Amino acid sequence: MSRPILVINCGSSSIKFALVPEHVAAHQVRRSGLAENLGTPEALLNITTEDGKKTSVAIPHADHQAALTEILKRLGDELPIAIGHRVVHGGEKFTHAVQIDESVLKVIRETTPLAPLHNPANLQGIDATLKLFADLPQVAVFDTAFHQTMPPQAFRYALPEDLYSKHHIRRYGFHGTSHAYVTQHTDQLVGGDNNGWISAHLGNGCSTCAVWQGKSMDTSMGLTPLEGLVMGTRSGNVDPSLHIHLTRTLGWSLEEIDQILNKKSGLLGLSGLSNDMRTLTEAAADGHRGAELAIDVFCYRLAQSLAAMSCALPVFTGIIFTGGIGENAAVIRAKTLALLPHFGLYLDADKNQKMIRGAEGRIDQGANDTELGINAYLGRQIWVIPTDEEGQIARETRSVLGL
Ligand SMILES: Nc1ncnc2c1ncn2[C@@H]1O[C@H](COP(=O)(O)OP(=O)(O)O)[C@@H](O)[C@H]1O
Ligand SMILES: CC(=O)OP(=O)(O)O
Ligand SMILES: [Mg+2]
Repeated sequence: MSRPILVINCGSSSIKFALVPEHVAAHQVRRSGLAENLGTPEALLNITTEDGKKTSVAIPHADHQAALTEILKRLGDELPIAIGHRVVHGGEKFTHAVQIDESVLKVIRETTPLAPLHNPANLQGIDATLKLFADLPQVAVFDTAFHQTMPPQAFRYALPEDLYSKHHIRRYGFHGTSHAYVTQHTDQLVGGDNNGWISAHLGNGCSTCAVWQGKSMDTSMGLTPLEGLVMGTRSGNVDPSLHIHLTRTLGWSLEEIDQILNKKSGLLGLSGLSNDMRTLTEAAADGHRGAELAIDVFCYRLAQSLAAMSCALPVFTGIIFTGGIGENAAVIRAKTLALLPHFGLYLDADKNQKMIRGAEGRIDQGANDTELGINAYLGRQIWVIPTDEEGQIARETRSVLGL
C-alpha cells in the first residue's frame, strides 16, 4: 500500500492535521489531530487511534512544531510520502496547487498582508515541516486557486484600472478547496455535467460560492477573507467609508479598526456573548437577545448572499450547506431558507433535523421522489455535504507530485 500524505489545514481558529492514505476520505482517517489555539499557553490534540479510541493530549506552549512532533510520535512506521499544506492566499499567481520551493514561499510571503489571520500561520506550518521532513516533497494547496475561473464582472471592483493592473486589487475568494470538494462530490451523487450549485461554507470563516460545470463563477469573499458574510469574529461587508468615519470621529488607528473588524465583530460582536454558533443557538433558545440578533443578522445576510450568487449561474440546480455550522445547525439552515420563498427551495423539516454530525444527503421535499425513482418535484435540490478539505488537499498533493 502506498504511504499516506500528511495534511496540515490551518484555519483562523484551529489547525487540523490528518494522515490521508490513498483512496480514503480524510474523515475516515484513523490518526488525525486537531490543534486549537496554537501559540497560546496550551494546544489540544484530539487523536483517534487505530482501535477507534479517542485521546486528548494537552501540549503546553505549543506551536506547529510541538504539535507536529507530538503527532509524529504516534505515527509508528507509517511515515508520510509527502506533505500537503492549506495556504489561504496565493494571489493571482496560482491557479492550481504547486510544489513548494523558494519562489513559491516568496509569493506566499508577499500575499501575507492580504490574509493576516491565515498566511502567517500557514508559513509557520511549512517552516516546521521543512525542518522536520527536509527530504519530503511539500505542496501548497491554495484557497484562492479554485476561484481563478471567475469572470472579470465578478472579480473586479469598480475602482480605477491601475489599482488592478499595477497593484492586484481584485476579488480573490477563499475556501476554494471546500467549495471545490462539496460541489464535485454532489455532481458525482447527482450525475450530469451541467449542474449549477451555490455552496455555503459556514465554519469560523463563512463564504458562499456559485459553481457551474465545476467552475467557480462568483464567491462572497474578496481581496481578503473579511468581505461578505457575517462570520464568527469577522464583520463581513460594511460600508467602505467605515474606516475613515471611525478615524475621524473616534481617532482609531487603521490597526485598531482592522483588529475590531477581524477579531471582535461578527457573531461575537453582535451577540456580546460568543463566536460559537452552538453557544448562540442554545442561548437564543433561552431568550438571550444578543444571541437572537446575531442569528437573525447571520441568516439574513446569508440569504441575501445566496440570492446574489444565483445571478452568476446559467443553471441553478440547488444549494449545498457545509462547514461546522452548515453541517450541524439545522435551525440556521431552516431560518435562512425561509427568507428565500421565491427560489423554489422546499425544505423537508424532518430530513433537515436529522442531517447532522457528519451525515450527508438531500433535505428538500423532492428527495423522496428520487428514492422512488420518479421525478415529479419541480423545486431545487438542497444538500448537506460534510466538507473534506484534508482529503481534497491530499488528492491535489498526489496529483501535483504524480504519486
Ligand atoms: N452542533 C452544532 N450546532 C451549531 N453550530 C455548530 C455545531 N457544531 C459546530 N458548530 C459550529 O461550527 C463552527 C466551526 O466550524 P468549523 O468548520 O469546524 O470551523 P473552522 O472554520 O475552524 O474549520 C462554530 O461556529 C461551531 O459553533
Ligand atoms: C479563509 C477562511 O476564512 O478560512 P477559515 O474559515 O478556515 O478561517
Ligand atoms: Mg475551516
